[in-house]
Amino acid sequence: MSESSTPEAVISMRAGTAALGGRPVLRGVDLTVRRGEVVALLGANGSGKSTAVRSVIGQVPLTGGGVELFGTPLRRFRQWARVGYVPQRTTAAGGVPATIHEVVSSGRLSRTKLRLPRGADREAVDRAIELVGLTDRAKDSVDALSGGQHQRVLIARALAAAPELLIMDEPMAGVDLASQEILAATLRAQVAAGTTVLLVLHELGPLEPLIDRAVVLRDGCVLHDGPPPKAVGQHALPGHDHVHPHAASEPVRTGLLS
Ligand SMILES: Nc1ncnc2c1ncn2[C@@H]1O[C@H](COP(=O)(O)OP(=O)(O)OP(=O)(O)O)[C@@H](O)[C@H]1O
Repeated sequence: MSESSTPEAVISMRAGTAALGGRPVLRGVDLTVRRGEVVALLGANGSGKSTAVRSVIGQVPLTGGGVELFGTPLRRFRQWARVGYVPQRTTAAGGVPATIHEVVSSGRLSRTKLRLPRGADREAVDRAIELVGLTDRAKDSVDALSGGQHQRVLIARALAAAPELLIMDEPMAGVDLASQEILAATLRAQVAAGTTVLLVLHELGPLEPLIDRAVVLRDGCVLHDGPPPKAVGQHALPGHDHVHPHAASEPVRTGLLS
């Protein structure tokens, strides 16, 4: 591909360094995601995957290097409606009783700002709920949902603003098989519509066919940046020592409710 036809970078981290609790966690990470790409960020537990995506959205400050979103340095970036973020293992409930519809509607606030919601906003919320297959549960409290359904609500909340860039941290973790299939279908639809996606994953799993490129971290450094490790999965990569939270002998813990 010639230089001029290369799509622009939606995420660009250059030589990113970050520390948590006084310990270096990112040690010079280069991470580029171009428009329309689906990139998986892989690596063992503690390799820095979550920290890298949290640095991309400004939740963890970099101590060195820099990040640009849509070509704008992060400190000047204000167009957050263009970015949807689904954090790792969290709950949509937050102790406040809320319906699925209310939680998903909150994801639209970055678009509506201080004005009243319009028909288009309501339609976007209904569409996002429908995409994740929860239309018939829309008026139910999120407290009554399974972990997988919770995750679907969080993804619908991120999709309600119709983001151009979707960042998801381990979207399949603790998600039951039925929900995994719905999430994979939802993601396929987003990718087909041209959404740029950065996914933190501990294995490629059912999302493998969607992934254009894999960036593998080890100990805060990029170990691999290129084609996803096809078929063999991440387990065949050097340095793989990821501990699986859901070994077959253990009950599946959602992690979203605790
Ligand atoms: N708040 C914190 N304070 C101190 N150290 C932290 C904090 N959060 C994470 N760390 C450490 O930073 C390192 C990187 O963590 P990070 O969550 O980015 O890794 P990860 O690759 O996403 O791991 P996992 O697959 O377990 O989610 C780990 O060693 C972790 O223990």
